[in-house]
Amino acid sequence: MNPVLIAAGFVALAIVYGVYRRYTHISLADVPGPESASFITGNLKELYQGQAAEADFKWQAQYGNVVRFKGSFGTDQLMISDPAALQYIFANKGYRFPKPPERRILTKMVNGKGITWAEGDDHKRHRGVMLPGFGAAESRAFLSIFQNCAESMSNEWTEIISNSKEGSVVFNVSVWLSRATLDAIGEGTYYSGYTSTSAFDVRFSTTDNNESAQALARSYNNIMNDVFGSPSDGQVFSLGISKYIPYRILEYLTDMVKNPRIVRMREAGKTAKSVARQLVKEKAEMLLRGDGSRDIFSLLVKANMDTDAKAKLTEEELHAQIRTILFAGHETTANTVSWGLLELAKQPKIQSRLREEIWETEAAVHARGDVGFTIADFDAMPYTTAVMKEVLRFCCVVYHVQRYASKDDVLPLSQPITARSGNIIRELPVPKGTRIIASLAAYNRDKELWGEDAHEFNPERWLNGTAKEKVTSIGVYSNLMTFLGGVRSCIGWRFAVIEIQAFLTEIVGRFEFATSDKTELVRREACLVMVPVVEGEVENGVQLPLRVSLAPRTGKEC
Ligand code: HEM
Repeated sequence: MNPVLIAAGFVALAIVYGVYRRYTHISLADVPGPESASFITGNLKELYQGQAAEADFKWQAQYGNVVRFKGSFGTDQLMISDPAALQYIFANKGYRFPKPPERRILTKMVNGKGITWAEGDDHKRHRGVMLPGFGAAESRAFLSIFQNCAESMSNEWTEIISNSKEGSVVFNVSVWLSRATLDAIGEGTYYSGYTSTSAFDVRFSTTDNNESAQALARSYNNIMNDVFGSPSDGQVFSLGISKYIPYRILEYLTDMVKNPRIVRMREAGKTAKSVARQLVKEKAEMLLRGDGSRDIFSLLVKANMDTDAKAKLTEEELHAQIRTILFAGHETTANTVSWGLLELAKQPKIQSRLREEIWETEAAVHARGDVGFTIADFDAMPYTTAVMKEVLRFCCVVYHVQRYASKDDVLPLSQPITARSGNIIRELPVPKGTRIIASLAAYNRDKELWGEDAHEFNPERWLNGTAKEKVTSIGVYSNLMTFLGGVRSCIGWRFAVIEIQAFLTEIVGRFEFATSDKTELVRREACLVMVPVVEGEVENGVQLPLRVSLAPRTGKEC
């Protein structure tokens, strides 16, 4: 065929396609949102340099549950907290909204190519092997481990407080809780060497020392703040442009660059890998000896052994799952309990009422001859449950989850939006490639769902019917989005709920928490996970200084 004709054909096709795109391209320009602060970084500085979810709450109040904001170089992005849109993105069409490549790279660096990295059918396979370890029965079986870890920490506190002149001590409670929850995961593995004991010079655990496990504990210490805390303008710029870089090049860059934050993350990943290798080897040997155990990692290794060849995880994937559990399983829970204690310190009446219920139940537990609370006891403690739910709602430590539209799509909305043009938008067309930030924190503060005082810490909402626990059913727990929902919801949520209950009942039962002179300066640092730091002392890392004293017993309680 004549080459001129072929070229003319291509040109004609290109013109037709151009016209087609011109008239069919979906634009987000009409969706309300803040003015861009700069062409180069759009609204990203406000988003990443403010406190965790600060921009979210401001934008939600101004524009509602769907907000268009500018990413780098004038691109439109969405921040969403609308329940119907979230349901669609995470549950109905979960795999159509994958994680952006630049997020997957971060995940890969810390956790390897495991469940948090995988997408689509591959993700289903990972999740299928992991789920058996995280069922209701399996999670309940960990209660006594959590109680032991909480008790060990409390014993240390009691000793330190008893030896203090003032009868109270300002503890950096976040660091203590981070160690204790890492120990809870470590002990939960029944791994002979896994302990953070000497790494932090705190005798929480009775297990033997293990060099690589201690290196991991050191490596995880303050990691989120070191890597993601207080990003400079340059770092915000890099975050913004990373979405233009193809996955393979990003992967190469993150393997090679000498940027201290990336190196920090890479090193933590390496250390975790060596612990994971050791764990898998140990668990596999135990199982082959017929010496099985009910801990999460044994369940995982066993489930993988029993899985048919096509679905089986590779050795590398198995290591990655273990790294994920070690990482995802302690920082989130420790920070949730820490933020909860801060709210209780600020509101002594709520704290006292909670303690009263803990003591009453404890008395009943002792009267029937038991030592510790059971799950049934927790279920029968309405105020404690209300406080825990309020902590999970108000202190949403994973405040953002990021996704992108893999094709042109249309998002359903719970409430229509009034566009900038004045048009009413009842469902929102989104173009392929749109970056979406699901604001879990803003969803958890939606006044329609949680009441007019949604920005206040008030457990009462769970008792008087204000909290709409059953109106929508996106979140896996009490309609909250704290653990996400849908195909990628947190698989450790039951584990976390029981752990939080165990820690709250133990430490609020034994201690009184009060604010310290630095409490006013505590900042909700946005490091992917919301961590506490003290304004003016950010370089000291994670800090939540609370004054702790022994809770005065009247003698009538037990
Ligand atoms: C208060 C504590 C916790 C909170 C707030 C929390 C929150 C979350 C959230 C929001 C996600 C979704 C992230 C995304 O898709 O981008 C997630 C996923 C995950 N979480 Fe948790 N989590 C907590 C505790 C735990 C624990 C204790 C474990 C394990 C022992 C765990 C293991 C996981 C895993 C493996 C995933 C990935 C699930 C998937 O991609 O299919 N989490 N978590």
